[in-house]
Amino acid sequence: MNLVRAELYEQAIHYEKGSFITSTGALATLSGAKTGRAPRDKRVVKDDVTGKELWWGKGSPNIEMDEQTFLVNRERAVDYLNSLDKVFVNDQFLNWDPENRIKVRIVSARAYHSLFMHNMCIRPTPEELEEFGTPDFTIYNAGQFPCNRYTHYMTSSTSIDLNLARSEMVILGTQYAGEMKKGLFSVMHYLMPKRRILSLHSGCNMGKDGDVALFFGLSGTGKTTLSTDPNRYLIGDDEHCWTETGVSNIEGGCYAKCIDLSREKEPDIWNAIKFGTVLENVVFEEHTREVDYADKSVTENTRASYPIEYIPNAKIPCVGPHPKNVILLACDAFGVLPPVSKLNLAQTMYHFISGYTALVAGTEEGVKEPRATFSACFGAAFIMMHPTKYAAMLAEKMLKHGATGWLVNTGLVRWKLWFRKPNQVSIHKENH
Ligand SMILES: Nc1ncnc2c1ncn2[C@@H]1O[C@H](COP(=O)(O)OP(=O)(O)O)[C@@H](O)[C@H]1O
Ligand SMILES: C=C(OP(=O)(O)O)C(=O)O
Repeated sequence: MNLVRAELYEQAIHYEKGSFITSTGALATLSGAKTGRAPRDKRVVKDDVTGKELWWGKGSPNIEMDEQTFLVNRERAVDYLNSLDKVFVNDQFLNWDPENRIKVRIVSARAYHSLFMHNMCIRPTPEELEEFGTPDFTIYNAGQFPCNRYTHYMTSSTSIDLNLARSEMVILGTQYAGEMKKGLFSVMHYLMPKRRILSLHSGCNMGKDGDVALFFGLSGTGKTTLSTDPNRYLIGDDEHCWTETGVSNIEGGCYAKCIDLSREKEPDIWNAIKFGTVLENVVFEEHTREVDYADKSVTENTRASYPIEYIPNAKIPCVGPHPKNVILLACDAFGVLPPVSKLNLAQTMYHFISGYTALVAGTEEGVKEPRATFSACFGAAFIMMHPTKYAAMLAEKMLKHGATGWLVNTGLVRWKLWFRKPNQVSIHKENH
């Protein structure tokens, strides 16, 4: 339970094929067949309460399952975990706002998953661990074991099942670690708005004068890169809450895309890849153990997960005052949007709700090339309620605190690269 990094390294290297220490001390791991999220395999239990509270039907990310099927998958996962010689248990926290902290327990079969969540969630002190008690939410990650695809509601051997009434999530048939962190984010997208707190799929940083900026963006479109700015304090790279008093990071770590990572362009992320960092699905030279960040042979979605304090100018505790700027990162693969636009509130809401951007290759299963998409709230895969619920709260907060909206096109730089290849020009035509 809550093993330290060194022990998790030893367990991973000893028992998990494809685990190695890189030249800078990071733990390189392989996530197996799945190297990105599988949104079509995510299920949410629809019951009397969630049937009314959540967004269902066309456009919604919530695909229903019933309680009985959840229990079938849960039993399968728990039986699998019980059949192993050992499992890993992490008891940790979500949310740096002490009044809205959530206790989570992650039960998993792989040291890689335990180290990943150790990095991504907030790490308790020994005293906090002593007094941890019953968790508010539990994940049973049996990702190496498939679900039975002939079970009702299943369409493949992968299933990520969320049961809000039981406060539990079950993972079968995928070892991609991002499912755990994004699964918990979906939970926060449910729990926080019920407390009138706005949950945000955004990075967040703060200038020397205390000016806070939010960076909304779909997965892989620049939240981590742009919030990790050497000239500003990093509050968090991906998931935040906006309350009556200001912003708080939900997580205790960052999850950076590292395809084509370079020391020159992203020095802080480069330097964070050291002992304790999980490097997923990267390729390295066998003898020097130097990572080749340009190598996409396992996936384009190579990732680094590190504790937030590995970034030198992280602001700890990860909280800040009300945001002054709300930046919507649209990764426009097709050259439609200008580089930077200042938005009024109505325009901000329009872009927030329609969420025009691109699904970046590799972040979701089956996405091999950048694909134009409309992703409500710049994270449609993770919202639980109708987008207008989040949008109305955002509008209210921006108005109250005088925040300015911006639309920044992070696809522009890549767009030039993408369009060099003739086969990708045809995607452009298909999508128009
Ligand atoms: N204009 C740009 N802005 C931000 N990132 C860019 C840009 N052009 C290329 N990139 C690359 O895009 C990726 C963005 O990934 P990341 O910041 O981890 O996304 P997110 O945190 O939103 O999931 C990185 O690999 C970064 O180097
Ligand atoms: C980890 C993911 O997203 P992000 O890059 O936004 O953290 C993901 O979508 O699997």
